[in-house]
Amino acid sequence: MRIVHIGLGNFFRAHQAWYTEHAPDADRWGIAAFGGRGGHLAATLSEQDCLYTLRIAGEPTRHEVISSISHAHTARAGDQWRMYLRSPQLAVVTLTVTEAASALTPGGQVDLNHEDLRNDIERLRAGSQPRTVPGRLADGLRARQAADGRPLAVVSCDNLAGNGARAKQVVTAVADAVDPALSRWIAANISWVSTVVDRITPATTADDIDAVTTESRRQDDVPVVTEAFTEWVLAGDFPAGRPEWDEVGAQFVEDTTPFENRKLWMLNGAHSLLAYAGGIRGHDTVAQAFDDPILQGWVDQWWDEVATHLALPPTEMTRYRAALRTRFSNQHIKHRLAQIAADGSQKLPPRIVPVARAERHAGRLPHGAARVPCRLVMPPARRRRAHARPRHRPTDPGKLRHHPGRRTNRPFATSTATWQRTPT
Ligand SMILES: NC(=O)c1ccc[n+]([C@@H]2O[C@H](COP(=O)([O-])OP(=O)(O)OC[C@H]3O[C@@H](n4cnc5c(N)ncnc54)[C@H](O)[C@@H]3O)[C@@H](O)[C@H]2O)c1
Ligand SMILES: O=P(O)(O)OC[C@@H](O)[C@@H](O)[C@H](O)[C@H](O)CO
Repeated sequence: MRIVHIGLGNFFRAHQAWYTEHAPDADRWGIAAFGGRGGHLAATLSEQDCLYTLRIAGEPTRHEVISSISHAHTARAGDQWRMYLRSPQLAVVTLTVTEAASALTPGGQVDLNHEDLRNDIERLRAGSQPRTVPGRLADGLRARQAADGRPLAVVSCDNLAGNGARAKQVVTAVADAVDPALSRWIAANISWVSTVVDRITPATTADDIDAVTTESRRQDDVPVVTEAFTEWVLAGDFPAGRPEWDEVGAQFVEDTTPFENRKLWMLNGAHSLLAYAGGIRGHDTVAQAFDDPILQGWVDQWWDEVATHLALPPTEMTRYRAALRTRFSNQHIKHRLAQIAADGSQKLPPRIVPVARAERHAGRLPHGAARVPCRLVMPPARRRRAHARPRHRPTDPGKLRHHPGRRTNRPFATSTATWQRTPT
């Protein structure tokens, strides 16, 4: 029983890798993680035996070393990818590849005329290495089909409504264009699990790396900063099993829709509002923007609007809003507004449009929703500043120490190193 992941990034390392780490049967599982489209993180993580620090920032701030990833690969490691997919032990494929990588139109349709997908279909027909995530999934599933592989679950963990169904739609369409027998095999053997995922996890900054080095006395070039709160709601079958994620808080439900709407509209919708309006008002992070009384008022207005379209008991709504206030005010998390604002054309439709439509349907003007894309009127010079990414300063105090003794009973694990504190 094994797991592979596409989209080796910060969120996967704070969320799915954390749940697997803490599952009571963790030693029976190991994750082989692949980049979504790059390779830098896989290389650095491999140099650290795939161990990394999770800095859970709050009061108090805690550090954990996560060891559930056994191997890290770049997006281009097609041979390894197909090798894992052929393995009879493989049970779960997870994805965190951003909204943009789903390769769907903003209306949620598959566009096989999209240049990237069209090229990948040609590559798959010619037996060469595809580049998009749907193409790579179709390639891996074709390898599994050829190996008489067993059923498995594909678990999408992106911030999209119906993320499992969307992944199924696009991968099946690509497979069908390559070989209809492959799409029939996929229909019979692959379970597409939809999920709602939540744990605020910003991009790591040079200051974060320095803080981890100072506080944990361990040098980690690729730590992850996250919050204490975490949520994972899943719907769908796991025909070849899964880790006991439910023992560490994951909820298994029939239908994720109510959880999806609550999270995408309340949390992500408010994040987008703060990202665009906060940029105009000169703020850099969520905590700064949420401390601005005008913006807090706008978020409240948005939440009031959302509340009329969520089938949640008032007490639950009050509890969820109070929790969001605390989470958005966490000064220990530097969640940059520019990061949230990126790819707005992909993010805004699931976060805002359903509520705006419902308000119009009710005969009202969607004032709260209308605030969210306000940055469209922002002067270009400020817009450029708001998009600026932080510079990643390398640090060099000491190196990771490799020692014999790391547990090796994890699937796919070959390393025998233990990560130890750098003596001070
Ligand atoms: N960060 C969070 O707080 C958070 C919380 C919930 C859900 N998510 C979901 O997880 C996704 C990843 O977030 P993250 O914080 O790990 O980001 P990240 O930048 O750390 O990692 C993103 C991963 O996606 C890959 N990727 C990006 N664009 C791609 C594309 N067009 N095609 C293929 N791969 C691509 C990257 O190579 C990388 O492996 C988000 O887009 C979101 O849907 C994030
Ligand atoms: O990750 P993105 O880019 O889809 O969206 C930015 C944030 O809204 C998002 O990452 C939230 O922090 C996250 O969804 C909280 O669970």
